[in-house]
Amino acid sequence: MSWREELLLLIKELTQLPGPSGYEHRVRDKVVELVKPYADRLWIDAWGNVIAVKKGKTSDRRLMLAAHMDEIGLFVSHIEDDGFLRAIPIGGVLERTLLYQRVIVVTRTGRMIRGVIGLKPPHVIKPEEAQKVPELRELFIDVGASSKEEVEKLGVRNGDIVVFDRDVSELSGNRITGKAFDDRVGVAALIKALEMMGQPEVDAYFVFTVQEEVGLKGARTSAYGITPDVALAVDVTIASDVPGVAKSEWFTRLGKGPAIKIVDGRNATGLIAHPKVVDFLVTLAEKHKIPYQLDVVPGGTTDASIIALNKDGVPAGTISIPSRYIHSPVEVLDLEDVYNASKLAAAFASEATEEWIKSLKGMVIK
Ligand SMILES: CC(C)C[C@H](N)C(=O)Nc1ccc([N+](=O)[O-])cc1
Repeated sequence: MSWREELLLLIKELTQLPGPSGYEHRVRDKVVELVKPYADRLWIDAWGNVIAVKKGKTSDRRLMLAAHMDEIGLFVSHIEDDGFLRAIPIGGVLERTLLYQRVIVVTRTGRMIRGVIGLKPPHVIKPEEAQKVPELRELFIDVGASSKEEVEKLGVRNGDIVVFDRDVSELSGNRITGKAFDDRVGVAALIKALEMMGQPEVDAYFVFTVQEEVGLKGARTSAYGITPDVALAVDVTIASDVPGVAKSEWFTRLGKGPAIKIVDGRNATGLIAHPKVVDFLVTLAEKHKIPYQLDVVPGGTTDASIIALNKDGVPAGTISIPSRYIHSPVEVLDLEDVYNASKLAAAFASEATEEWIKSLKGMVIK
């Protein structure tokens, strides 16, 4: 199989698994199965993060590479007498992406119930109201049932999770569209990096984190446990190369290579990537002839920003995969960017030496 076929298959496999924050277990099982042959040590911590270690030539320093397994979604919060479900968000759900979508409700026993997100008909609302994006509290999930009893017979109860019902489709060239690319494509890139790399210089901890979408939580606890000396997150970033956006605001573009993060978050409140980590990634990309772009984005952040704050501080950076329409059921990206992100992550994990990592540390003055 070509790299493209293999990667597409992996992304299809990973994105079809429902796994909103806190309920990543289906993704976790798949990740464990896939990384087991390549890891020297492998465990799942109390929070559900998967940690796969590739032993280095020396074990004096630790690298951490993180990609999150969770996706955004909904929790069923109420079942109406007439069988409609109400829901609350898991993570940054954009209300404008929800209306008229097909969804899957996953019951506690694992039964998958199909539904659609509805709203009262436009004919019974005022014209001004029809212009507005409906709030989640106005929307409901229609699973085709006519009563609360019928819904309960399907096994649905409050607290069940809901995700978009969406396959991966191929678009023109290397472009694909689907749901949960944020961040199953980061997970796919790290799995591929593990497959392609040899023995690293220092111990490399590949961490598949939980609950990123609700506050970077799995990255926080796993970094505390690992105490990395340097860290990298692999996540999506905003590709805004679409009509209506000024070119000065095209933060990244599809097909121009993975993006090496300089800064993210509103007013740089997310991550200011460590300049030496940025320089190292740029050097590696140039050495291995991997196309790259620089990521300077005024919003969003990744696991790297919380890992950077672990204990007395960790030099951190991010390899970003440009993606359009993030947090929607029709995210779009370029497969070649994902493949090149895995090559860059593999180069980082194998070539970071003990000396280079030591050079990132502070110094004793007296
Ligand atoms: C475009 C972003 C970098 C994508 C990222 N996966 C994301 O959604 N990050 C994010 C960061 C922080 C929170 N939070 O604090 O709730 C949610 C999502």
